[in-house]
Amino acid sequence: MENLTMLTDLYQLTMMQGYLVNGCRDKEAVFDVFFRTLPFKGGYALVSGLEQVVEYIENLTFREENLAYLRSLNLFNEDFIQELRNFRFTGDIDAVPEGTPVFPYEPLIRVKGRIFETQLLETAILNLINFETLIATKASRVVAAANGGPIMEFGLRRAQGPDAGTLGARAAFIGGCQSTSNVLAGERYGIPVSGTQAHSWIQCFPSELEAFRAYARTFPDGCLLLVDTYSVLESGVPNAIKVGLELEAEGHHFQGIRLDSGDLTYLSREARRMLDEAGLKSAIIVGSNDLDEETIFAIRSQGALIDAWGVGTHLITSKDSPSLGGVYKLAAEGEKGIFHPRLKVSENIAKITNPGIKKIVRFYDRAGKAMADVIALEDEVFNDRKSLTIFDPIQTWKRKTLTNFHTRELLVPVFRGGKRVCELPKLQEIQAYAKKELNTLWDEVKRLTNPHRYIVDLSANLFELKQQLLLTIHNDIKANNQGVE
Ligand SMILES: Nc1ncnc2c1ncn2[C@@H]1O[C@H](COP(=O)(O)OP(=O)(O)OP(=O)(O)O)[C@@H](O)[C@H]1O
Ligand SMILES: O=P(O)(O)OC[C@H]1O[C@H](OP(=O)(O)OP(=O)(O)O)[C@H](O)[C@@H]1O
Ligand SMILES: O=C(O)c1cccnc1
Repeated sequence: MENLTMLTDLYQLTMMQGYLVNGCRDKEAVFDVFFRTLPFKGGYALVSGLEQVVEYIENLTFREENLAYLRSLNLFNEDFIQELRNFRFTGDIDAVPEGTPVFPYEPLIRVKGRIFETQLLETAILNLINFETLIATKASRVVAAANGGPIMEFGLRRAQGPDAGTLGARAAFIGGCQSTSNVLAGERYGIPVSGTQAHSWIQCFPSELEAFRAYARTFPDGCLLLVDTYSVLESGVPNAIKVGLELEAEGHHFQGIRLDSGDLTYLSREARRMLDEAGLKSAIIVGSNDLDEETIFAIRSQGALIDAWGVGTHLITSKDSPSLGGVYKLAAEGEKGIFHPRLKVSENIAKITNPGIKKIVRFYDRAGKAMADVIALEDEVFNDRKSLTIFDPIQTWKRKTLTNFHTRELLVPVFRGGKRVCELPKLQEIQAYAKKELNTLWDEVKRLTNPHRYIVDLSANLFELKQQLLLTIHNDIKANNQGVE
């Protein structure tokens, strides 16, 4: 991966110089990465992007040309430039593994270390995690709408730039897509690549039949013919059948056809009938054209006979929910390993942060279904045999008693003292893990529209700590304002 050290907001660097000038360079801080709202009005999000975060951190180093540029801004002093020259990340990071379903307010990544280092990381971590998590989540919805797929990801041409097309293909694969048309993503991440033809191929030959034959001659065993250039039912499918039968007569397997316009339900049913009647029962029908989870769901429920889907624009651009609002918030600060919880107050109750060094505990029932998550303080222990009453942190009268559960902590160590302490799983493993993890969620939580809200509560200790801090801040403000009109 290229060196992304300079991929940051200017204010991270000005604050870093500020920490240096004010003698608090070595103050320690804990930051949480979390989001407040689920995208797509959905019931979950699927974490993606951790591998890129790890690579970013492992490559963090300011080069001389970077330092020269920063010096040219006339903002930074030489002491600061010298600090940057020696800059390395030396802290600890815990993170939720890629492919895990997650929910609002859960710390997906926890960064602990010198404020001088941890401050810099905010922008790049959010940039990587917000985008990939969004696309992995979108892809998992598209895959679910197609009842498991297969989905060919076709989005590169419409992605918001090369990085989005390529990292998006990776995230889409984690979300369950079967392949990508993006060759760079295939080479870089080992994603299977697949494709058919463009209309230009058909248009380049004197006739559709000649175009199909030429393609079949070139790729006799990988021949998915695009049948909608002139007339799907009057020329595309009949010509594809001719070529399909010729291929089969020569001992090849005719793969099938792609429909890219019109009423995909009607056309797929008619095309299926024609293919079957011609004896090409194993030929598949691929549907494409501006698809997303809603259109796929609708087309399937109308009785379409489509075996695979090509999905581009809506998936790679996350068209109906174009950003995930992940944030990076300070949860504790301290010195020499002794930390004090901190929170950020807001008029908006949803924006008050959760203080302290926290973890996420997922509670499963005997059948392995996830029942609820509790955000707890790092040192809290939940005894698997006892029952536990949890409550909604805002509507505290909403309570639920969990019994017969087993638990799992979602955050795992990734860096200790700046050194990576975990293996990075292969992309195929992440995809398989994501599928398994999604199976632990109830269908009601995964429903595409109006899903059931998955319970994420605060532990009693964390809730208590938050109330105490809010009260202390409130009292301090009152005391400071006494006598002020
Ligand atoms: N049976 C169906 N039910 C619901 N939506 C469908 C159905 N068939 C196709 N669609 C969707 O309807 C939209 C049709 O769009 P549009 O009318 O722009 O395409 P088209 O004219 O058929 O093809 P193009 O403009 O690409 O040549 C697409 O988003 C497609 O996925
Ligand atoms: O519709 P998407 O989900 O983005 O899938 C990718 C689209 O890209 C190609 O179209 P092309 O770029 O040739 O444009 P057109 O079919 O819209 O004319 C292909 O034929 C699909 O229709
Ligand atoms: O291979 C295809 O059919 C393809 C690739 C990219 C975009 N649309 C279609």
